[in-house]
Parts: sequence; C-alpha cells; structure tokens
Amino acid sequence: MAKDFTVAIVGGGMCGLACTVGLSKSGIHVDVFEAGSKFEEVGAGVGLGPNALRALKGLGLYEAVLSRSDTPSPTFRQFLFLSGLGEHEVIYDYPRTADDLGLGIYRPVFFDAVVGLLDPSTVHFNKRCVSLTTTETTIAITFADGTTHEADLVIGADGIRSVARNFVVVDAMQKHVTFTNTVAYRGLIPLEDLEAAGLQMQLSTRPIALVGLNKHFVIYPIHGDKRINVVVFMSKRDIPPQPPLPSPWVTAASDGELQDQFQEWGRDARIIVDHMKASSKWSIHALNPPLASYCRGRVVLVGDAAHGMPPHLGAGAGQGFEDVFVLCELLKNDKVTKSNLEVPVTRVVQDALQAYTEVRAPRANWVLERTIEAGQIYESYQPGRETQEVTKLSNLWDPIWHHDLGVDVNRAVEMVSKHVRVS
Ligand SMILES: Cc1cc2nc3c(=O)[nH]c(=O)nc-3n(C[C@H](O)[C@H](O)[C@H](O)COP(=O)(O)OP(=O)(O)OC[C@H]3O[C@@H](n4cnc5c(N)ncnc54)[C@H](O)[C@@H]3O)c2cc1C
Repeated sequence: MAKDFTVAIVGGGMCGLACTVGLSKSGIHVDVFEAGSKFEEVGAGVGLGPNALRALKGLGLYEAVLSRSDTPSPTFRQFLFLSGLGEHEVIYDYPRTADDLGLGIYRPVFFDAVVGLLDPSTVHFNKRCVSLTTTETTIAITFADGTTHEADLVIGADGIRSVARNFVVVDAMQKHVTFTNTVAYRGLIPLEDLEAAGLQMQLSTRPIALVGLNKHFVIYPIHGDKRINVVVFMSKRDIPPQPPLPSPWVTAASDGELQDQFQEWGRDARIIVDHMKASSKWSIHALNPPLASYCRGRVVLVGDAAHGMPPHLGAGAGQGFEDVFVLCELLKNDKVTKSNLEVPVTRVVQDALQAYTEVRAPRANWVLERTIEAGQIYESYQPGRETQEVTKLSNLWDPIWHHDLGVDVNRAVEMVSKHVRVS
C-alpha cells in the first residue's frame, strides 16, 4: 500500500542509495538529492560482513549486489594478521566459522547494482544541500543553486561532512568531528605485476592485514581476482585526536612518499608499496565523541553522517546499511502514516525517529569506538612482545557480525506502537 508522506534524502552515496531503494520498495515517495553531477564511488574495494549482507537482504538489494560480485556466493572474510616486518610470520589467524561469510566488492560495481534498482525520476543531481529549516508543515531543504524542496521527513545521508547534521546537532563539525591522526593510501595493483616482482604471500578472497608499529596495510584481491585492493595506514599515535583538517581530505599521493616509510618492512610489504602508483591519500576523520542522538524533529541521520568511523574493522558501510534497514522497517510500518504525521510534528514521527535513534545509536557508536581501538591494536604490534594484543580482536568482530537486527526492528516498532494515536 502506498504511503501518504514524502521523504527527501540528502546524499546519494552507498547509504543514501540503499535507503532510496528500500523506501521505494515500501511504497514511500522518496527523492534523493546528490551534490555531484552523477553517482560516483571511489575506485576501490569495500568489505561487507555478514551483518551488512543481512541488512542488504532486508532491503531487497542482496541479490543484485551478489549477482555482480566476484564470487557466486559469500566467502570467509575474517582477517589473517601477519607481521609487516621480517618474514611476515602469522600473528593471528582468525578462527574459521561457517557464519563469517561476507563479500569484498569493487565499489563502482556495488553502485551499478543499486542504481539498476532505482527509479531515475527519484534522483536529482547537482543539488548540494546548504541548510534545512522547519516550515509550518514540512522540512525545507535549501540547495546551493538557490532552489528549495519540501518533504515530510528528511534523511541526512551526506557523509562525514554532513550538512544535515547541523540541523540535528548545532556546531557538530567542531564538537564531534576529529582528525584521527591516521592517513590512508588507497590503490589497486594488478596481481600479475606483484607476481612478476616475486610476491611470495598467498592471496585469497580473505583480507590480509600486515601490522607494525604505527602502520598497517589491508590487502585483498578484487575484480575477478585480477587486482589487489590495498589500503596502507600510517598514524601518529602519541598525540590526541585533532580538530578537523582543512579541505581537501582526499588528495593524490605523490610518488615515493609512501615507499620511503617502509624501508624497514619485510620483502612482500615493500613489493606492495613499490607498486602503489597513482594512489589517493585520505585523512581519516571520525565522529569522536559520537553523537548522542541521530535525529531532531523530522530530520534523521544515517551512515557516516550519523557515525563516521575509521575503517579498521571494515564496518562503516555495514553500520550504515543497518541504519537504513531499521529506518525503512519503521517507516513502512502501518502505524506510520500521514494522518499520524500532522503538524506540529506529531508524536508518531518523532517517536519513529526517536525509536530509530534509541536502537541504532548505542550499537553504531559502540562499533565506532571499537574501530578506533582496533587501529590502536594493529599499530602497537612490535615483534618480540610477549602478549600480542591482536588476539583481543575476536572480542571486537563477533558482536558486529553476529548481531540480530530483527530484535532491533521489533524493539523499535514496539516503541512506536506504544504512542500511536488511535484515530
Ligand atoms: C579507506 C577506507 C576504507 C573503507 N573500507 C570499508 C569497508 O571495507 N567496509 C565498510 O563497511 N566500510 C568501509 N569504509 C567506510 C565506508 O566507505 C563508509 O562508511 C561509507 O562510504 C559511508 O557511506 P555514506 O553513504 O554514509 O556516505 P558517503 O559515501 O560519504 O556518501 C555521501 C554522499 O553525499 C553526497 N553529499 C555530501 N554532502 C552533500 C550535500 N551537502 N548535499 C547533497 N549531497 C551531499 C556526497 O557527494 C556523497 O555522494 C571505508 C572507508 C575508508 C575511508
């Protein structure tokens, strides 16, 4: 049954698009406003754990994504941790379980799969949101081109530099966004080039993390196993998190700047960094301290806008898909209708968004904090230390991957039901 309220989504990244498809499938009128002139994803890989895949299933996106991925079914995705130095000995081999299956996918391929499910009339490009304001009956979005759009609800999916977040939390950029003192270099290397250079490490679809003091890499094959997705992290760990850096946060890396930093590392590590050509350099920011709430009035945040986190547990997009799944389940619930969305903002919509934030914020913020901890664990590794903290990682991943989203949805729906006005 078609719903009688309208939703506008600010930002057409992975989470904004997943949300657009999820809401459209539920008969909700949705428009997505993207600042760019087309949908664009960075040419790199993304790892999706079992929780992310369950959320995508719930949103009706899983089959399309799987059909374009490199493998016909999910594969074991737990990290193998190797020392970055010396002979790259095994530090921690995550135990294999039948449940730990995920996907590594080339981001543009993921995008193609999702865009293929969109109704093109819902998509509006060159629409950079500059502010949100409450009108008597709606939320109005003002764009940089001077135009406006009104909707009953606005979902901010505009990433870590979110403008929608300014409506939810005043001065959020200064109070919450910090530079983590980590930079990440991202590149894709043809496998044949590494083999020709004598790489000895055995690669599989499973990610390998090479760890060392204040540095680590994550590598896995992608795109028909022909290219290796590499992310090299370097951190300053003796200073506290800093205020957000000036723009741009992503730049082109200059030749040689990475190679000079890995002279002491093992042979395979040096082969990999030597082949990192035309890589991009990302200043990793995080919402730390995390936001206490992901909503205010009729505006709600999902994905990095709500909980931008470092990528050390490969969990950011997965948490965003969980947000989107819970939010879509709530908004498609029969109790949430326009008659219950009257002006001034009625309890039911506030309750729906409040229920969303009460269920999602504790979990996603917990994951955010664990990603910071994981980076510290990887980059404190030094050979010869008696206790390898890396073994603590099993306590970090399991609750992320094996969480029951159905319980969250039921809890949130129950919270809304308690307050629904009977007409
Ligand atoms: C090096 C690295 C590796 C990562 N690896 C993983 C991984 O393996 N697994 C994982 O789950 N996550 C990973 N992540 C995190 C993941 O990339 C993010 O969590 C995810 O991309 C967030 O999606 P999003 O849609 O919320 O935001 P974004 O991807 O940032 O999309 C935001 C969109 O909004 C648009 N926009 C911005 N401002 C405005 C505005 N004012 N008006 C309109 N539109 C606007 C942007 O153009 C963009 O299209 C990684 C991140 C990094 C940096």
